[in-house]
Amino acid sequence: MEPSNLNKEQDQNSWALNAWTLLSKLRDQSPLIQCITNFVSMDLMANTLLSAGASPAMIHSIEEIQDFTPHIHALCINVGTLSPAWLPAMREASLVANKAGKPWILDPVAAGASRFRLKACLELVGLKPSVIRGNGSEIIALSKASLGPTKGVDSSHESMDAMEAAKSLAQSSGAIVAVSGAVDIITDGHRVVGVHNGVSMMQKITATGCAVTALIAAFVAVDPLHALEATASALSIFGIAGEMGMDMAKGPASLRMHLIDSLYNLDQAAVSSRLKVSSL
Ligand SMILES: Nc1ncnc2c1ncn2[C@@H]1O[C@H](COP(=O)(O)OP(=O)(O)O)[C@@H](O)[C@H]1O
Ligand SMILES: Cc1ncsc1CCOP(=O)(O)O
Ligand SMILES: [Mg+2]
Repeated sequence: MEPSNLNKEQDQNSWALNAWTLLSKLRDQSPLIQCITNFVSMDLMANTLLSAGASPAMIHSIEEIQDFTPHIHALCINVGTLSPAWLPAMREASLVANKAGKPWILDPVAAGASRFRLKACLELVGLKPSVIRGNGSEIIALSKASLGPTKGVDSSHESMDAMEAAKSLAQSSGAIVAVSGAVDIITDGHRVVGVHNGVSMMQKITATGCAVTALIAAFVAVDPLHALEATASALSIFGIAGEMGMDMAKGPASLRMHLIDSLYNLDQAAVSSRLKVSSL
């Protein structure tokens, strides 16, 4: 084997071992993940976290944050069905999480769709999330701080179109930035990693993006000091569950069910043989 191919294979093996180790830790530790999320995603997000081994809590009332948030292991904030009444709770939860040293992850759903949403997302970015995960259009809108072409919550860009935007957002915010798509891109502003797992049918199930953001929160909860690796691992594990689910599915509804079952049943052999991560 060529030395460069040998290096690639060794890299692949070490990514697979790391992803498996983190999933095993997650299953052992069952981190408590607070989710302040949109109404559409609550069910799939909670079930994704449970099938991975984490413990979800959809607690979003501002009155509960001071008592509850200090006890979580990570927080996921998602602006999918944002209204002015929810924003103070998002702010408060991120501040309490930061104060308690708990990582929090932002999903800037449809960031470029309205001035209200964009302003809210930019304010949340300023409150120092550990990771920001969006689709191509969302990351471009956030990076340029401008409204952009987006089909509402769906992307009108390929993830690769958002590579420079992702790097620049990571540098300006200090967060790890992940762009989902056919290739998931993960960057700290300098290093860029690509995850090549998943199936396109995942886009036909609402809230798969939201669900993988919550899964990233769970992975970062068990390895907060390596947020880039934890984020890439979560995206590859979710993608592998999608691939395995697709082998049994007849369409989006059965893929949703089989994806959750595959995530629950995932073993080391499947992770080792299917995981595809590369440096970009
Ligand atoms: N064309 C594709 N091929 C493989 N996986 C995909 C594709 N598009 C999206 N995914 C996967 O589907 C999940 C949701 O991503 P995406 O649809 O980009 O998010 P959002 O729902 O926020 O727009 C991610 O895990 C991503 O990797
Ligand atoms: C359809 C819809 N409308 C507002 S939030 C939402 C769910 C978006 O989920 P995702 O970003 O994972 O596609
Ligand atoms: Mg989304």
